[in-house]
Amino acid sequence: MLLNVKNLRKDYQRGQQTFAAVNNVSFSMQSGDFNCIMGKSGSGKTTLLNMIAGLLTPTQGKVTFNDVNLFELDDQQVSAFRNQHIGYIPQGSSLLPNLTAIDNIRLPYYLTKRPNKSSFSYAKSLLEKAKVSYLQDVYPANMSGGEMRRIAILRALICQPQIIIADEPTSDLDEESSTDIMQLLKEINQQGTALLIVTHDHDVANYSQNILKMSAGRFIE
Ligand SMILES: Nc1ncnc2c1ncn2[C@@H]1O[C@H](COP(=O)(O)OP(=O)(O)OP(=O)(O)O)[C@@H](O)[C@H]1O
Repeated sequence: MLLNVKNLRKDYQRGQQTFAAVNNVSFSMQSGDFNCIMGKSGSGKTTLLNMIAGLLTPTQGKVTFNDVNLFELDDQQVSAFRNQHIGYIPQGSSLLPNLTAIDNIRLPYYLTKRPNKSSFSYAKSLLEKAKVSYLQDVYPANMSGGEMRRIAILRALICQPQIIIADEPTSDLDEESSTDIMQLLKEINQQGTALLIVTHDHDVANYSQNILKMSAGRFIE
């Protein structure tokens, strides 16, 4: 099993009350699966995604990738594991403003040691694949919202992860840019990379094989 999420829970404090932002969530994914998570604002989607990506420690439960339990690793090991196996695309703009598109894409490659390999030609081929070679030496300030999202997707791909996890990859984009982004993600999925996407958009969700609906921290039917 590529990803196994078991009885995952995250408690937060609001005033004197403790509440479960994510409450006993379980599901699994195989390589090549494409799942989408939908739900109202505040239903716990980002909290769930951040735990799955190893960015947030759960109050209870387990996340395993290929039988490696993320929360048995120390911080440094989790970062290295995420960098190698998980392509994470956070909400909003996440590019570094002082790096060009190609250097933004290559950045994760340098965060873990990879001797005897060059990322430049692979990053160039990703730009070509996404039909945005013209952005190679452009800084984020001079890109449109849709272009920045495409570069963030390519950055998530540079380490050839088995799964891409994306939090609202099409939010704030017009219909045409959303379609471009989803076409790119669909191609990535067809080449065998699993996708787990949070979205509010039914058109985006329709690209997936399986829609998981979330309400008040739980998956509902
Ligand atoms: N660090 C925190 N401390 C306390 N409460 C939090 C914290 N982070 C999130 N919450 C609360 O947890 C709940 C779930 O938040 P989360 O961001 O996961 O929702 P979401 O479904 O992703 O929402 P949206 O669609 O608006 O992004 C919300 O009620 C939120 O206020």
